[in-house]
Amino acid sequence: MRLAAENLTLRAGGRAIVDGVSLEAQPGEFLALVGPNGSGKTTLIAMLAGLKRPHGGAATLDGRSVARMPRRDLARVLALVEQQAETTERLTARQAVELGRTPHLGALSPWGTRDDAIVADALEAVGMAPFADRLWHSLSGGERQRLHIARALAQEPKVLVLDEPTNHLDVEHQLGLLALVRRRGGTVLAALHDLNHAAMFADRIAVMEGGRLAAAGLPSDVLTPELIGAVFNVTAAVEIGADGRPFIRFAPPAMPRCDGWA
Ligand SMILES: Nc1ncnc2c1ncn2[C@@H]1O[C@H](COP(=O)(O)OP(=O)(O)OP(=O)(O)O)[C@@H](O)[C@H]1O
Repeated sequence: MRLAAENLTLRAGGRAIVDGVSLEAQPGEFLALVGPNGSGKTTLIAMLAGLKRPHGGAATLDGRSVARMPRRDLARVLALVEQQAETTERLTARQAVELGRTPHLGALSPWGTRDDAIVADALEAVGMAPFADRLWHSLSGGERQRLHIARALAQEPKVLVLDEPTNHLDVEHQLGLLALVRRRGGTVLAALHDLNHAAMFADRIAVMEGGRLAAAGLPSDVLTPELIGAVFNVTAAVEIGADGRPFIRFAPPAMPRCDGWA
């Protein structure tokens, strides 16, 4: 499915925090959303996933307004993994993942063996099968994050929207998760802070700056030293690998001298 922002605007605190943004993730495309803190990524994602209503423009799924879709219809096709999703319920890891099946259940489609299999596969995919019976509150931040991803996978969405999905994860699980999401197919929109992750896994990258879209295109076209310097205020060298994807090496910022430091 095609997920699109059409001139999306959202105002808060007396200013536009997302300001006329248009972009789209084509069916099967992995679109990475990058940008400095406060540039509007989470707000844009919240509108695209139907959590926030825009003040202007529209978020659409295959041309259909996300804001006007019944929640259940939306949840059958789009799964969101939020940046800071927590639960206070006394759930086991497996029960947390089972929640992903909710939009597909009903009087005529009760829980069945297929649902069990989907949940087991999702736990396996994120390496959490051995933790299935553990209580949520006993799990580490990274383990909980992997369960959020598993819950989204169990939803069997056509569109996966991820806000900083690699937060809390060690490097093996960061790379494993992004590879899994890419391998799985379907449309993916992922806000990522690590520009090298965006460069490695995304088909295209959209760059937010001050609520606006600063650039969008192929990783090698977007992630230039000039753009990285202008938007992120850091010095970087960019090499293009044999696979045509950029690799970014950042220069440490000049450190002010501080009395007492060696
Ligand atoms: N309800 C609100 N009232 C006022 N300002 C808000 C409100 N919600 C968000 N903002 C501001 O809007 C801006 C965009 O926030 P948003 O969370 O979308 O940014 P982000 O790019 O996801 O940031 P980060 O990388 O830090 O997660 C920030 O400056 C934030 O402080």
